[in-house]
Amino acid sequence: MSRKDKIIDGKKIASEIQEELYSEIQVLKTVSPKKPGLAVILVGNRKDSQAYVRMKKKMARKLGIVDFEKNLPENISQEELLQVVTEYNNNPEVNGILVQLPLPKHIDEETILNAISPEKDVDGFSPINMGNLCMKGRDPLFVPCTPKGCIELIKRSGVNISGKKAVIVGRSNIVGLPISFLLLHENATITVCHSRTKDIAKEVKDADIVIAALGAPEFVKGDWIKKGAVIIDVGINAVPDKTKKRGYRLVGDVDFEGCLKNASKITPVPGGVGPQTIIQLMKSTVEGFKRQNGIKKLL
Ligand SMILES: Nc1nc(=O)c2c([nH]1)NC[C@@H]1CN(c3ccc(C(=O)N[C@@H](CCC(=O)O)C(=O)O)cc3)C=[N+]21
Repeated sequence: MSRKDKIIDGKKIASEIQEELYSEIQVLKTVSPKKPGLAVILVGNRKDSQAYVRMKKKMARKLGIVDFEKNLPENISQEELLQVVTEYNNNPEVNGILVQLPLPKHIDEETILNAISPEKDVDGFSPINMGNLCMKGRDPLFVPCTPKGCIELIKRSGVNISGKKAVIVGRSNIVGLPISFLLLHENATITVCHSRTKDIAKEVKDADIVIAALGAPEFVKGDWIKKGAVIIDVGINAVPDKTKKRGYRLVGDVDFEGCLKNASKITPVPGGVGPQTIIQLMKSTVEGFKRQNGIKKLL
């Protein structure tokens, strides 16, 4: 198989989904005078968080989703932040609420995520949605965007998940854990590796599907990859590079060139999973809009 056939074009898949969503929004305009609304809450001045929020805003605008943005100072109190969440919970023009993570250390993340109304929790991080995601046969109102995007990339690349052995490296609440459950519900056999796993290489060597989501640059090595395996790289790590304008380049959690050799499919970084995170958020916002306005499936 040629190099090009192996590389999953995440940008292209995201723009296909964008087209589909755009058409759906046009149809929605014919049945409702209201527009879907997304509120993004950003606390502090982290450059990366600001960049992500900018991308979300830009995509919302392109699709005709109204964006409500709150930029709050680093030193805001937990009470004040809760107040902002409550305001959006009660605002009928807001169909989705996203609190950009990570939050400053003096704020308890769990308390904040708990305060978001599950009906508007487009990230799917509130305990009710997480709980329903983990249990069999229960449909959560929202599924976390990045894990949802990974499943979409796998399916749209023509890969069958049922019966496959999936090895997930990383067990974070925002990626590793939810994606493990999504793959399980798709009838994969899952193995979740983490910092206490005895021999991660050995586990990965058995995998038909590898999900790398641990946050360590080029951690997964080429000689761990079984012939024909499908690799989804969720990592985004900045490594210093003087030849680049920004002074760094982005690499994933996978040694891309090394792993490409045995893989049948692999996502690049950038241009793989990243764009899914944004587009799935838009999709979830529109789902919330429909549910909150009693609009049934139209397409
Ligand atoms: N509550 C919450 N929800 C999130 O969804 C959330 C968050 N907090 N905190 C931070 C992470 C990270 N994240 C990304 C979004 C877009 C790209 C993306 O579009 N990346 C492009 C471009 C990367 C670039 O060139 O800078 C790519 O990989 O091709 C990546 C990562 C959302 N996050």
